[in-house]
Amino acid sequence: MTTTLTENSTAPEPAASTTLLEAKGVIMRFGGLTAVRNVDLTVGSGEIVGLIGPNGAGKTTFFNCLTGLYVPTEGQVTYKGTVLPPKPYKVTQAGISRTFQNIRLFSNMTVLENVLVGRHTRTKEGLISALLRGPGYRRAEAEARTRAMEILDFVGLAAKADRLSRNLPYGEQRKLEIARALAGDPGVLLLDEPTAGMNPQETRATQELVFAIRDQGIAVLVIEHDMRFIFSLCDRVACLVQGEKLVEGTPAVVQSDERVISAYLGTPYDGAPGSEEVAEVQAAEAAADGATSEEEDR
Ligand SMILES: Nc1ncnc2c1ncn2[C@@H]1O[C@H](COP(=O)(O)OP(=O)(O)OP(=O)(O)O)[C@@H](O)[C@H]1O
Repeated sequence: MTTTLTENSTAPEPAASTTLLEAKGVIMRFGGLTAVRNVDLTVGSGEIVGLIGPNGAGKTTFFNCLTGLYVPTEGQVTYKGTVLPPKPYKVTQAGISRTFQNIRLFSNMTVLENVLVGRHTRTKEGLISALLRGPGYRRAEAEARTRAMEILDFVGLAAKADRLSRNLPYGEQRKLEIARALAGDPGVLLLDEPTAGMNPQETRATQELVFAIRDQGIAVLVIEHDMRFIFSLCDRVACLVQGEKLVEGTPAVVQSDERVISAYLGTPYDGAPGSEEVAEVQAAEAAADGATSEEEDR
């Protein structure tokens, strides 16, 4: 990482954090399935917030509610106090960018072109201007390229700007996804499992990159299964289980919470989300077993 992000960058935020992204009472239902249950979460300036939870806990669904991909069944998401529109590109324009769990690069485009695609939400020139290729368009295009190269330099991919993205090693493809998200000049960056499939060195490099992004004044919300990564990276961590926010606090608080440990080890505890349903199923199974053995006795 050799340069800083100049355009949108400010000095690292002072200790007092102001709320940027706020989710209130978010509920997401798919037919009969409630994937996210009444979740509140905030991300403040200068913060790195982690979102953890076992497989199927509702983390990605919640991300999708924050980024306009899903319209929450109930609840509200605001950025800097304004309700976010239910359209992903408008959410990006508002200042929230994201990466996806699975790599979504344009594999036949170069590294630079991929970042330029992420830049289009910040380009004001319209279709007519693009077709005419007038001076305004050419100036905007030159500015976009300069900015994209700055971002590639920041993530350490400037030397590979002209390579096809599909020819990058896996770890660098993930970095490129982050670069593309940064090209929207976000105030909050959402990362969905950024270290999935990475080796320990790549994971450490990703951690350094996230710290550097935070130091540029961009708040981060990150989903991750790698607990070592999350607990050494985040200022605050929230744990979802079966769509409900079970615990939220500092890494020290969350990692020692026995409900979180149980959720990961699969050991139920009194009052666990879904425990009533489990008890109902067990009672029904026990009743069915009883009926079968009575029939066999006869
Ligand atoms: N579009 C959809 N339609 C129906 N059900 C869905 C949809 N998307 C997610 N779900 C369900 O919602 C629940 C939460 O899924 P989600 O992918 O958000 O969990 P997750 O915590 O991100 O899991 P993982 O860690 O495995 O990625 C799951 O039961 C899933 O099957």
